[in-house]
Amino acid sequence: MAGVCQKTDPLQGSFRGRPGVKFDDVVELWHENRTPLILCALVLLAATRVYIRNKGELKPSKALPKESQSTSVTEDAKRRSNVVITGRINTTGPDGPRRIKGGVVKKPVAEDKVYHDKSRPVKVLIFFSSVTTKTEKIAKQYLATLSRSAAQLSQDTGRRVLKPEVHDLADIDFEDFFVSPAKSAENAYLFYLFLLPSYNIDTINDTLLQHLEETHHDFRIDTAPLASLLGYSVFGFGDKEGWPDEAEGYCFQAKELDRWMSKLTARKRAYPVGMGDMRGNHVERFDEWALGIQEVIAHVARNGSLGEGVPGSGDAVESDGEDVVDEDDGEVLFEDEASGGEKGSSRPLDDVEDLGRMLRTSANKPSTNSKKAPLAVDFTSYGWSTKKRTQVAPVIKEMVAKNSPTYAALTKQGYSIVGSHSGVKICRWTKSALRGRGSCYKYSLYGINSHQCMETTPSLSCSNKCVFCWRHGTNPVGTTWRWVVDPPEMIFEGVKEGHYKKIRMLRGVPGVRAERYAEALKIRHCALSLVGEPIFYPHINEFLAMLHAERISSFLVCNAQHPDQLAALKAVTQLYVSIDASNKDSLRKIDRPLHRDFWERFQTCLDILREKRFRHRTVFRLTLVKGFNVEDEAEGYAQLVERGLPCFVEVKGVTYCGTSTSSNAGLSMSNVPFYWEVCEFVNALEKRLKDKGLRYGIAAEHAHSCCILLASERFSVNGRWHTHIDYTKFFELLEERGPDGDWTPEDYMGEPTPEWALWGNGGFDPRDARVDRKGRKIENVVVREAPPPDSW
Ligand SMILES: Cc1cc2nc3c(=O)[nH]c(=O)nc-3n(C[C@H](O)[C@H](O)[C@H](O)COP(=O)(O)O)c2cc1C
Ligand code: SF4
Repeated sequence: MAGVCQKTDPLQGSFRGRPGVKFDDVVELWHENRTPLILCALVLLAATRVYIRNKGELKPSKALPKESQSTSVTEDAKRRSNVVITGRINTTGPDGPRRIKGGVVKKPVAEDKVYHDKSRPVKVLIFFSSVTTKTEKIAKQYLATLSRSAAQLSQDTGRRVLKPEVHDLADIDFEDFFVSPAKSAENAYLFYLFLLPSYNIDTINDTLLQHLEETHHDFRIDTAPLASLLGYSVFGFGDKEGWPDEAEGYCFQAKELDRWMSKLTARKRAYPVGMGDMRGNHVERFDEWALGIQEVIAHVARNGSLGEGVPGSGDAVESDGEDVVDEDDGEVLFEDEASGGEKGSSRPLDDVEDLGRMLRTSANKPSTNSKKAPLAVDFTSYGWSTKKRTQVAPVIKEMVAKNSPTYAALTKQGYSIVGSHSGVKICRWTKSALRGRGSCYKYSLYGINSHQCMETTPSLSCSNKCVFCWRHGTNPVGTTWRWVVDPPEMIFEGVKEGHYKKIRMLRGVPGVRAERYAEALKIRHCALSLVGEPIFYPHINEFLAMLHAERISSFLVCNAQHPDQLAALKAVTQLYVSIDASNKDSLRKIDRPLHRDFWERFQTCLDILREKRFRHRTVFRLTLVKGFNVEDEAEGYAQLVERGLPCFVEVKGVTYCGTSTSSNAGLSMSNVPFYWEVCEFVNALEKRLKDKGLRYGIAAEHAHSCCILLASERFSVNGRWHTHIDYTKFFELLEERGPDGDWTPEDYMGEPTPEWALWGNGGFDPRDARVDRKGRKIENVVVREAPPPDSW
């Protein structure tokens, strides 16, 4: 034994082959002389460094490369360096320690920047877990469906889509699939799908989730080692009888899996996580999800990436950041642009027929950089004129030319500009509803699904400059239409396209619900209230007809400054006028109208609304701005209601946007009323209305938006409020009787207003959870009364 030790222990042998010099001698020598030796070595090192520095020859350290080095790398080399060289992990056994082989792993880059080889086929792997075999059966059926469609997909996309594979999570080694993408014999790009039932007991699901978590946190492995997958999506099964909602654990593991996969793939969520109740709607929900998956696979096969909005293939759209400023719809106005000053330079257009000529003219000439004076079209008065027309064909400008600062400002704020004067934008409630975080007040009050609602305007221009406009930047203002007029077909197609494009961009956003996403791909409502004045657009009636032909409801908000257009307006589902003040002075201060006869126009609009009240659902919208239009104005508003007799009065606290427009107008947070202040006002208004013998009552509320609805008792049947709309009936009436047809708002009154939306119950959508900006759940607390003075 001693012999073996001597042979194997280097400390016991001869030193580096020099006979006679023992290792012990060297150690002793070292101990005797180590201090002078170390000092000498240090002096030598310092001297060498000083010498090199003085000669200016200090080379960058190889261990710590300088940043500038990396910038000199060619683009190509950069791309190559970004390829993930993921280490394979082997285990010495099921319980043995993990060992990593392989090189340095770099952060993955977005897929669109990585070369995608279209000659490589695409393959789908379906993973499932199942304890009581239901999911297993579904997975196998789904495999058969996907296998059948693979051939069709290959044919449609011109890309080889291989037969999919299915894997029971209990049978596979996770290392083979989830540390890096699985090996494919055909060298295929892979797409992962998961069908996962949730279990609050220990199952293979827990092992998988733990594995994914460990992989993500393992410092030796890239945090996103599955980034080279084409995409992934999860469908969860649960049981609503035992776990009624997500807060109680419904489908909780599917959501968790979705989160880990998002991290491991660098957010390659190809489709929102779907959820199905095994005792309820699971077939329907699964079919919807599967349909969406089919479309995504086709897209990815064609293009090699997931498409816009999904990280890894386009710009990620995370809506949280936008939520702060992007508040609600409503007629919103911009700071006046230079165009506002272009007055009096040209003749008025005498009749609407001239618009066609304007359009033709503009089509033939470059309009954007024209120096000629624009044509003023007074759309505030209709009718044939006897005035002689000049013969000179004018050059007409575009309202929002592509190269204008207005265009840049609006697109930066998220608007898609359609043609030259229309816009579409996804409102924050649409995003919120897609994520199950609540819908806008129109869901509570009228049954509008926010995720199926398109917010648009055919006229970005307006004739007011309201102080509470929450869109910042510049936009055209004016009392006359003096721009090119785009045809309604073009606007209609353009706004739909812009809306759907933005909806699709939300596909990869965390928390988007599969069923809502699928529903969102069918617009059902249109809020014509984005910015500008929709009835300013000369072809508004044709545009409305197009919406209605596709059974899209119309909520049109106008600013009560265009009586002629209001009178000529055909059927809309709900017609609003903004009532921003109760008297002339207040209106001037708050709306800052451009028309000199603004008060007369305003009053005429109320009279028109009164006439229309048995044809249209008419609404007064009051926006309360503390210090401007609230105090002591209840009586004034009651008089306006008496004049217009609208079906509904919507009262809403202003939302402060902090723009220059608002601060220039002296607006600050202190002008935003508390909900209890809005409640106090509404109570006061209701009382005044009752005192005048007007039969209105407080019907519903959406406390989250500081919004309360007063309704005419025409909409109270047997003591129950019916503020919701029967949209199908509206279209039936319209199709049967035409846009001038004879019917009343009561004819398309919907079911009773749901209990939760009634005044006193808050109006929170019970399907959804309220969350704060970080996604944490928050309680719905409604304060309807002024807090006691000592609580301030
Ligand atoms: C013990 C047990 C625990 C469960 N826990 C949950 C749960 O936490 N959340 C949920 O949504 N469903 C839960 N479920 C319901 C199952 O997810 C559901 O029945 C599923 O369809 C089972 O799929 P399988 O037959 O493929 O195993 C549970 C079911 C059982 C039997
Ligand atoms: S009505 Fe439509 S556009 Fe307006 S806030 Fe609601 S969801 Fe948004």
